[in-house]
This record gives sequence, structure tokens and C-alpha cells, in this order.
Amino acid sequence: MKNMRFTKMHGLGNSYIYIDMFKQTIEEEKLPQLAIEVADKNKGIGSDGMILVCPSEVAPVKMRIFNNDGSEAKNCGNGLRCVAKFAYEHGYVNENSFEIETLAGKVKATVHVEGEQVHSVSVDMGKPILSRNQIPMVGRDQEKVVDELFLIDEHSVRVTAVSMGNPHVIMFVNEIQEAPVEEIGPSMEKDERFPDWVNVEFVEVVSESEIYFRVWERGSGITQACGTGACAAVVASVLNGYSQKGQEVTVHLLGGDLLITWQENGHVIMRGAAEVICEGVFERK
Ligand SMILES: N[C@@H](CCC[C@H](N)C(=O)O)C(=O)O
Repeated sequence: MKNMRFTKMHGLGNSYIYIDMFKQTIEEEKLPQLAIEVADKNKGIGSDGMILVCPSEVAPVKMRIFNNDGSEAKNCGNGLRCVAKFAYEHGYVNENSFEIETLAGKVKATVHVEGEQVHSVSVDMGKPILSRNQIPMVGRDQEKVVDELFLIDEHSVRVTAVSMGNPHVIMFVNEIQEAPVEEIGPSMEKDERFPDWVNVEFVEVVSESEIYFRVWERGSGITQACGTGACAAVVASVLNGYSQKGQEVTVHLLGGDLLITWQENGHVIMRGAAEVICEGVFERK
């Protein structure tokens, strides 16, 4: 098909072009290039990537996410909240709580509705993955990677690694404004110690219930927000003794706030906004 209907949505400024695959089909091999084209801010629509809202055999809806370099990731926190809003408002689900399939497994979303519209969404993101080989991160010790010394370019930093279905490496800094996002982000993202590459996050701890957060995303570079990254940052805060399980943490991202709790049962709960920017037709070449 040539012309493609899209909805541009964002979660705290982390924007994607959402394609309704209940109503359209796109050739599988064309998806990576299409993500690059729609995300282009000069010749496309402009976004951090592309998300497909698909039928699923195991849940009412499935999310697939492509970064703006065309790479496909297994999970996306801000995307999950927007997919939940999209599925609810388009009538693909009838309940306020429902499952969403991702390449990393199923999660449960709950939409919070005012009138006919979803204004925010809570997602049970499941349990974080902490063992080194499953992040995946190279190294002999297969235990958790917590506050580990890591030499990158001329910097010596301490890292904690967490997978939320996609890989994250977290560094704690004293001043979030001074975080070396552009300096360290690109080389750490593609460092060979992370075989699948990695999302790179910087965190300033204010208190056990409040942190500041900035991100260099794998496949997209600097974005306004990263939902899975914010979940990983709260898990890392607990692992490093800055917070505790069961404590709700307000995460201040460039694009707004998320509320995140790493529960005693091991599940991470994320709550935040999901918004529609515009709808339209993209003319494919
Ligand atoms: N922005 C997302 C994460 C998108 C995928 C990520 N860049 C990756 O490659 O793993 C989020 O909100 O979680």
C-alpha cells in the first residue's frame, strides 16, 4: 500500500508514529526503512521512531516498536501507555484493564479515563531482569551488575545494569544538568561489552521518593523520556540503597514526570500520561 494512515502520539515528549495494523498491512521487510522515513523531521513526520498497534493471538493487542534508526526493540514504556490509550479509544478493548503483547512478553495495562478519553495509563511492567548474561552484558560473574567500575573513553564511571525486556545501563550523578549524556551516551550505547547495545541513563537522586533522569536511547539518541529507562532507574536506585521496594518514586524526565514503584512482589508499576498529537496520511514513495 502506498498511502498509510498514522497517529502521532507522545508519552512525556517521547513521540512515535503509531500505525493501526488492525486496518492496514505493510510488508515486513519494509518496516525498518519506513521507521527511518516517518521519523525524519525534515522529510518525514518527525518522531523518535514508529510503533505498530497489531492484532495478537495471546492478548487483545500487540505492540512492535522501531527506533528512529530502523532497529526493532523488544519493549517501550512510553509506547505501551500510548498503545493502551489507542486500543481503548479505538474500541479494540472493552475493559479498562487488559494485556498487551510485546516481543519481551505480555504486560498488563490499566487506562484511567475521563469522559471518553484516556488521560493516563498504569502498566505492570513485570519483573526486571538483573543477571549479567540476560541484560546482556559481557563479564565472568553472572550475578547482578551493581555499582560496577566501567572505563569508557577517558571516563571512569560506576554502572548498574537492568533489563526491562530491553537493556539499560544507569549511572548516578550529583547534578543532572551536568550529566555527560552526549559525551558518554553514544560510545556506551555501542560498547562491545553490551552485545545488543544499550540504553544509557543518568540519574540524580533527590530523596528516596524523587529522582531526576536523562537518557541516551539505543537507536534514537537523546529523547525527552524513556519509560523502560525510568523503570530501570528506579530499580537501580533500590539496588544501590537510594530507595526501597514498595516506595513510589517520582521520576522527573525532560518531558514530564512518571510515577514508578518497584513492588515487594518484584513487579515494576509505571503510571504516566499518554497523548495524541495529530492524525494523518503519510505518502510512501
Ligand atoms: N523510549 C522507549 C524505549 C524505546 C526502545 C529503546 N530505545 C531500545 O532500543 O531499547 C521507552 O519509553 O521505554
